[in-house]
Amino acid sequence: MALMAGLRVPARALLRSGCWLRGAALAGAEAAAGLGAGVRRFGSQRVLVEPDPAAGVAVVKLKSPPVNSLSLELLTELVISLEKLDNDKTFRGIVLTSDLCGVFSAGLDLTELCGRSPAHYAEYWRALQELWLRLYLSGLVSVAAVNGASPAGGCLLCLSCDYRVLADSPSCVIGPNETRLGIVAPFWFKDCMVNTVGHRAAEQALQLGTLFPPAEALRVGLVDQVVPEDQVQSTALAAMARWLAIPDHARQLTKSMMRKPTADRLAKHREADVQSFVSFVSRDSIQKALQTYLEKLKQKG
Ligand SMILES: CCCCCCCCCCCCC/C=C/C(=O)SCCNC(=O)CCNC(=O)[C@H](O)C(C)(C)COP(=O)(O)OP(=O)(O)OC[C@H]1O[C@@H](n2cnc3c(N)ncnc32)[C@H](O)[C@@H]1OP(=O)(O)O
Repeated sequence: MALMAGLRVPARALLRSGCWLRGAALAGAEAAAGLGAGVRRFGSQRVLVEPDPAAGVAVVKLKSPPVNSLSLELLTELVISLEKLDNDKTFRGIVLTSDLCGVFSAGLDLTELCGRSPAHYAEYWRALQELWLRLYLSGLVSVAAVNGASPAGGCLLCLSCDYRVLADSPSCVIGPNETRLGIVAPFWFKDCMVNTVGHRAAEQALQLGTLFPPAEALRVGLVDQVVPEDQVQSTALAAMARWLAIPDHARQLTKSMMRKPTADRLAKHREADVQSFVSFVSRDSIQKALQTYLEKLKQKG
């Protein structure tokens, strides 16, 4: 453990945050991508936004060590950043990526799902719904630059984007592993999977809780490109350029036509979905399963 500003922060988290070891390489990649000196970053504690106004693109980086698990705070900050970018006519696209090395997002923060009150579970689930609806229906082009592991809720974030580029590294697994924890993905996550990989592949992956290594993720259609780790962001920006070559109004109407029926299934029944989650996660058996899984993770660490 290292001590920083009175906080106990695991040394590996410090190493990940900002990717110290790869700082120089990343600075080079940023310069190559046009995000060098002079560009003003903004954002919040857990979400870093690197705008490139000339290109109309913002790179949105998750930076919530150690593993970008989707805490209530991270969900809230991400919604606020996305709303800001959505409402700013300067921007036509976002690249969603991680500021940590080796992890895109560990999915839902399990500490938010264990030993809390029903009111807390409800607040948490509403925040997750809000993020999903905003990202899934965003008028911006969204490209996920998946530079690390992306299980469960992390996978959902990626699936909500328009295009996915995954780093070619054995640690960069992606998929819906919920059943392995003894929990169930919500229907809107299932719908996203089906829309992306088709019914049969989604059914298998969801039931088996499959975490796909990069080549398999590409084969099944869960991601659109697999590239060497150091080319993830530049490839995402190149993909962005192709998407931005299309007039916004035509692309946005088409996106809405493709996605609105899926989003509406949740939008029309949000409160029932909250109640279903609260009663599911409050069950003793689910609490035990989540607690056991969390303890195993901690022991491993
Ligand atoms: C009847 C039907 C009704 C249905 C109604 C709907 C019901 C809905 C049910 C709810 C389900 C919703 C869907 C759930 C989605 C999810 O996202 S669940 C979370 C799934 N995530 C995972 O399984 C990932 C777990 N983590 C890992 O595998 C690894 O951490 C990693 C991401 C691959 C990174 O590995 P590594 O770099 O080796 O780091 P670690 O040492 O493992 O971890 C560092 C610390 O981080 C803690 N941590 C890891 N993941 C999480 C997490 N998700 N939440 C909270 N904390 C996490 C880990 O414990 C370590 O902590 P310390 O030891 O204290 O440092």
